[in-house]
Amino acid sequence: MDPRMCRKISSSESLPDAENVEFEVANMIAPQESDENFPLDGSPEPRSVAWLDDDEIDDLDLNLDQSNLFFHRVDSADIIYRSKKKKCKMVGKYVMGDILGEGSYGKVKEMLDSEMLCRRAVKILKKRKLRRIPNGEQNVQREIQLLRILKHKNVIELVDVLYNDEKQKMYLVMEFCVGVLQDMLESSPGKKFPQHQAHGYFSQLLDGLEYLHGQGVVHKDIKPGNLLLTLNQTLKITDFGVAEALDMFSSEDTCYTGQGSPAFQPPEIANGAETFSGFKVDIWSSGVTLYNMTTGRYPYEGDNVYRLLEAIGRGEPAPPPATLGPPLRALLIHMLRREPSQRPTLQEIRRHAWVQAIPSLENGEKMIPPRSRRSDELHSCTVLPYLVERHYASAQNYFAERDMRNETGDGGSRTMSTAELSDGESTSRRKRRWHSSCGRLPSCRLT
Ligand SMILES: Nc1ncnc2c1ncn2[C@@H]1O[C@H](COP(=O)(O)OP(=O)(O)OP(=O)(O)O)[C@@H](O)[C@H]1O
Repeated sequence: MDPRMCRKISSSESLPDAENVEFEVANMIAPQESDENFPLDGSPEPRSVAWLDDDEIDDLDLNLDQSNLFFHRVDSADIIYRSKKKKCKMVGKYVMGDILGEGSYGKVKEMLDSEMLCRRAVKILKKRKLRRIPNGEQNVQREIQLLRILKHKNVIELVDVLYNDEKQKMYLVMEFCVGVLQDMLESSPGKKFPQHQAHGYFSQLLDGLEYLHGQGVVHKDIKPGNLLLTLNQTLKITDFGVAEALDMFSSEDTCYTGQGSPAFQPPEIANGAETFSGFKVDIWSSGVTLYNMTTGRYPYEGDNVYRLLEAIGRGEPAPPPATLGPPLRALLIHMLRREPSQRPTLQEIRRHAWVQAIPSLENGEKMIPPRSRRSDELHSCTVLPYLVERHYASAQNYFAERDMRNETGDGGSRTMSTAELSDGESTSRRKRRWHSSCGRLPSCRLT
């Protein structure tokens, strides 16, 4: 299936991928007038190029005018390869790490809370970019409002919200997760999980959904791409951009807008119903998610979004394969009933035979490990190299300089070191202590 069918309809599909274009161009910023690096007087080669790091490129927020761009041809022999220098950046009390992923709203980076020594993920949103996305600002505001009140082990926690008015950026600090179910499925044989593993995730999804519905919240975009996993395999429902909080005083779950991902939309939305039951939308998309996790396929497929929605609207799904076994097949058929009122409630799903009995791991089946986009099986903290650059590099210089001064008999430095070492600690011991504290810092309590 084309991955675009698994993304939200409301995303900036028709807009150019500005973030990527900016990167390409910003590395080759074209001068409008002669400057010393890019003389326009016909002299042959640029003498140096200012390489910008990701954040500097982000901050430029270029409004690209393609007609003004031109490219310098550079001989590959003239290119000097340098490993990118890790520049330590802080946002409030958080130390920034590497990019974990990117959605249509912005980049998500790893962070370390320097007070709690706890790993976090931060979604970086730029006001200007949000304005270009249909309902972008409203969706983010809604997501923040909802996440502020939601507290459940299977719902992503919004830990902090920071603003940088000067850069017009917003930082949504969230719990850190090591992988997305979608990525794990893509890397697994047959793009599916063993039923044993799918059962664990599905049960947690039911727990999270039961909590959300109990709070009067309809998610409307349940799919493997919005289900994250923590290091200890706890599933977290994320991405509340199109979620809806129902009227507290209404006993109904009527919704009016559906903006979820096409492959996970129910027939009533595909057919353009003006009102529909919100809870039954989440039941349907959880059914598609379970179908996808256990078969590697989708109940409805189509060459393009229109064909796909047409097929969903007709309501003749590909029957779940017989290899799934009768209990799971029966559950999927029930959850994917065309008529919303005939779909089971969450309580009925919980009582279903397949949910009640944990399927065992079949012969030859292996559990699929959480997989981050970095393909780092150890899920090591990406903030560490930035901390080393900031603290360890300067400590190295400090000790190297002091040792050199000691060797050359510099009196000033001897006075300083006597004061410094007044606690009787030897230089090498101090060095070792510093070294070990640097190395230990990010692994003290990384949750
Ligand atoms: N809490 C988190 N911990 C770790 N990684 C995360 C976290 N949240 C998001 N990510 C990573 O960042 C990526 C982008 O997430 P984001 O929620 O912005 O967009 P998306 O849901 O993938 O796409 P879209 O917003 O377009 O639907 C995710 O696919 C995931 O790889």
